[in-house]
Amino acid sequence: MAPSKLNSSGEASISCSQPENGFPNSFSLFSEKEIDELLQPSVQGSDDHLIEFSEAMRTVAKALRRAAEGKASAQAEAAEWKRKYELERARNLLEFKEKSPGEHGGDFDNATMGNLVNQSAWCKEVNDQFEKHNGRNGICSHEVLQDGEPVSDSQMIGKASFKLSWCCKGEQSDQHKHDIVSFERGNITTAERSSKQISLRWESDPRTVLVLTKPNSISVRILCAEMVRWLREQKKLAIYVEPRVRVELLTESSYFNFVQTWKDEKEISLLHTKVDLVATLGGDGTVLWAASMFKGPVPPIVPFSLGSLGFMTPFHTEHYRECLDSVLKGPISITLRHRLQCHVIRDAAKNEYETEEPILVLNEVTIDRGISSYLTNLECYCDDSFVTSVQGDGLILSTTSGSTAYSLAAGGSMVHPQVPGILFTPICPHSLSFRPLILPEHVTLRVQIPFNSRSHAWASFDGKDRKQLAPGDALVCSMAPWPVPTACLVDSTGDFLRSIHEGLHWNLRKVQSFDGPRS
Ligand SMILES: NC(=O)c1ccc[n+]([C@@H]2O[C@H](COP(=O)([O-])OP(=O)(O)OC[C@H]3O[C@@H](n4cnc5c(N)ncnc54)[C@H](O)[C@@H]3O)[C@@H](O)[C@H]2O)c1
Ligand SMILES: Nc1ncnc2c1ncn2[C@@H]1O[C@H](COP(=O)(O)OP(=O)(O)OP(=O)(O)O)[C@@H](O)[C@H]1O
Repeated sequence: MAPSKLNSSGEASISCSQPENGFPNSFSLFSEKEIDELLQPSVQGSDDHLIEFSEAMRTVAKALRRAAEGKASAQAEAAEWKRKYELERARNLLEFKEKSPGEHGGDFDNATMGNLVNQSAWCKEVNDQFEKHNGRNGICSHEVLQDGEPVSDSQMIGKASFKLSWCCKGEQSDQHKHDIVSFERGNITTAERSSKQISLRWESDPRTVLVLTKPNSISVRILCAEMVRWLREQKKLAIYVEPRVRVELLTESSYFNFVQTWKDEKEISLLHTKVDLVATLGGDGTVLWAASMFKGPVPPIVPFSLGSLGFMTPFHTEHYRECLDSVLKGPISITLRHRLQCHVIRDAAKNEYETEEPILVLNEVTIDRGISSYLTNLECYCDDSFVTSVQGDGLILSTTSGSTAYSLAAGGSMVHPQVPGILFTPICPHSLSFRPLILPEHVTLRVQIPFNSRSHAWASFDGKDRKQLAPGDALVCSMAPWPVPTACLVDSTGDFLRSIHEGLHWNLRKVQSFDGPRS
């Protein structure tokens, strides 16, 4: 800026030195105020224009985002219809077979038919049950979420079938109960509510177990070899392990040649059609790892504790034979742990139909500031309503299973894992009044990085797979149709309370002594 001095009227005037060409600088004729007044209308005009333009861009971006979200939900709906079609087809096959046993008897052996009957009965039951919880999707699916062709019935033949039933106040019933809401004469009453203890009973013997282990632990490695040997010799089961574990077992002895594994992602995506049960040897991280391997339906998981906290791992390794024995016999109590399905929607996507693969989380999805030192600014919407703007370190969208993990550390409530809900927990909000929320399970949440955000944000899924979110990007999150069934040592509530007491030392305080003032 050129140096200024006061003119006779006391206003600053631009005093430029005489240019070399000898002509006076025209700016020196005007005061700063006059220049401002001269420029103001045109700058103001272009500002208005820019604001108008950016608002128009926002509207366009919003419309594109809506379309992308619509696409994501249409995809989920299409998958659901496909699943229903598969079930219907299985049912029709059965009816056809029943009506004309002589004509087509040779096409299906008894095992195939039995399996179809069981699968379809199980699917109906589980579907009904999940619809009760979730209102829209079933948890039984014969197809995988990602790039997989639908799994044919014949591929499912090796799998054991099982039935789920509800227990209520000590009473067991195969007929699971629906919420009954009566609305007679203006009085609303509910006879049953959701989230009862669920019991799993095998209808045919489990035949295949997947053993998943925490890496780099000698004790886990030793136990894994022992357990695999026992499952094979005493229980005559087929065993799957990760490729790394198969190599470890074979290094120990060629005896383990029978152990099966997979080669690629495609084979992993078909695991749920082959595996009846998953045993995890490690801590909570290994349970999360196991869940992340199944992008669709998840077989029941028996989590053995070889970690430090073990909130979700109630089974003790010293008694692994007895535990597995009773789980393989059944019935067992299970906790159906709900998962969240997350879509990252890029503003920079070439077209509105370009969405990334969904990511399923058992604990939480976190949107934070990553390495940036700026405050994150996240605009949050619940269905179509604006919730709030998070200004702080970030936000955690957690399942109720994850309520005792990162969300707890950020001040969220601890919630029983069978309570269906989504926790909305800010991380270090720069506000005095930002309390965490718990939202119902049927909502869709959208976290939007505003266009005027000072920095990128980062999303991480169960503490892993960090993805950068640029201004304009969004993360859309809703309850996934495939929960993670984990076996309970006692039951869902007993295990939860034991974990918060023994694992987190919840409300531990010395008992007040008897001798003291009394009213
Ligand atoms: N400040 C925090 O508390 C914090 C920070 C980052 C991540 N985490 C949690 O770590 C999880 C990943 O676990 P990991 O084992 O792969 O990483 P990790 O090895 O870093 O372990 C994190 C700790 O969280 C515990 N934990 C995990 N899930 C839990 C649950 N549902 N309830 C109670 N405790 C649980 C684990 O036992 C472990 O002690 C993330 O999903 C996140 O919830 C917590
Ligand atoms: N099969 C696996 N392959 C690769 N990584 C795994 C596997 N199982 C577990 N992990 C990872 O190893 C890490 C530690 O596992 P885990 O949490 O089970 O053990 P821990 O830390 O000893 O137990 P705790 O969390 O109770 O202290 C986690 O980050 C988890 O994601």
